[in-house]
Amino acid sequence: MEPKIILLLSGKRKSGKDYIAEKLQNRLEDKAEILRISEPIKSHYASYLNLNLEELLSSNCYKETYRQEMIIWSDEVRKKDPGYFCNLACSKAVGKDIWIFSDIRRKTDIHWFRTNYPGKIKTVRILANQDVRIARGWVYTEGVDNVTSECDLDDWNDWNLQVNNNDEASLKDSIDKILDLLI
Ligand SMILES: Nc1ncnc2c1ncn2[C@@H]1O[C@H](COP(=O)(O)OP(=O)(O)OP(=O)(O)O)[C@@H](O)[C@H]1O
Repeated sequence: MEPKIILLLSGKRKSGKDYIAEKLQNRLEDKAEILRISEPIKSHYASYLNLNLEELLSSNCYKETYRQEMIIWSDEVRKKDPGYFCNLACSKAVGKDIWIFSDIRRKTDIHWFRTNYPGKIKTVRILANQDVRIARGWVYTEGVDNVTSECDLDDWNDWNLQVNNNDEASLKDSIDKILDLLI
């Protein structure tokens, strides 16, 4: 079934995209479902490498080796078809009214959603201070933090909303503002 609204969440690593997506889903109950573009990327990359997904994600080398290689591989796939992973991720939906994508990382992703679901897209950029992100476990990593997948939307200025997620108070305010956007 077609969704009524698709919420696209973006933000730097450890800004709290997944955390906020879960809080929103708790508030929206069975009206919403969380989807991730990274899911088909990981599962396809695992099959490309002949690994099962669990092996890929539990591998000790995953962070150091696979993650960077997966970014390069997925960029090659995107060059041929910019909507490839967006399309696959949408096909995983079970049919709730609101789809929450918690990992939007590229302008091409936003364009794809706007083209394929006109009038249904709301975009939100989640902001968190660097010291807060570090406290949540963020460590600057060459090949991850300085490449397109992490930086492409830094200069995007067409958000429906930009919200802060630094502490309890800003989180609460942000959740309320996002819910208002969905009504
Ligand atoms: N407002 C908050 N209060 C307490 N903990 C938080 C808050 N926001 C995020 N966190 C915690 O910070 C960590 C990072 O959050 P999360 O995984 O949601 O970030 P992310 O933006 O999805 O990161 P990545 O891009 O690396 O996947 C998690 O352990 C999460 O529980």
